[in-house]
This record gives sequence, structure tokens and C-alpha cells, in this order.
Amino acid sequence: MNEEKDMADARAILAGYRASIDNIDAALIHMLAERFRCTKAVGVLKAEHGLPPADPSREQQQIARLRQLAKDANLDPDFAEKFLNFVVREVIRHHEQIAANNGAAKAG
Ligand SMILES: O=C(O)C(=O)C[C@]1(C(=O)O)C=C[C@@H](O)C=C1
Repeated sequence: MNEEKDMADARAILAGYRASIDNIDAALIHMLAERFRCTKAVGVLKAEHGLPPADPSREQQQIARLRQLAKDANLDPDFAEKFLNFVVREVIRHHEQIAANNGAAKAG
């Protein structure tokens, strides 16, 4: 009897955590969508002005800043760096595509 109640309690606690996880995941998706909306505008600006898609010195500043923020927030700084690199690689891929399309539009 007690075991059943323990299990029911555990399931209710798990459902509560999962509701928070779902809200956090939704917020992450919205924040990423907003970041990519912004970086796509950066890609257009860079393509129009002949600026390079990647800026390694800016990335170094971002990594240093995010590693410190991660440490302060008790998050693994290596994970924070990997996550930023993952996102930035995708941004650079978008920038390269935009630049290629911009060049094709000018040539055509
Ligand atoms: O800040 C820029 O120049 C960007 O293009 C944005 C961004 C980023 O996603 O934060 C992407 C590529 C650069 O290498 C550096 C930073």
C-alpha cells in the first residue's frame, strides 16, 4: 500500500519536473529562433558590405564571457563553449549561404 503511494508521489513529482522542462525547452526554442532572426540580418549586412562571415576574435570574446557566466551559474563551462560553437558554426553556414546568394544576385 505504502509502496503504491510512494510510486504515485514519485510520478506526480516527475510530472511537475517535466512540466518545467517542457517550459524551459520552449523558451530555449524561442530564444534560439530570435537569435537566428538577428544573425540572419547580420549575415545580410555582412554580405552587402563584403565583411567576412566569421569573426574569430569576436568568438574568442564570446567564449570567454560565456565560460565565466557558466561558472557563475554552476554550469559546465566546457559545455557552454561547445554549445556556443555549435550555434555559431550554424550561423556562419547561414552567412556563407547569404553571401553566395548575394554574389549570385549581383552577378545575375
Ligand atoms: O558578430 C558577428 O560578427 C556574427 O556574425 C555573429 C556571430 C554569432 O553568432 O554570435 C557569428 C559568427 C561570427 O564568427 C561571430 C559571431
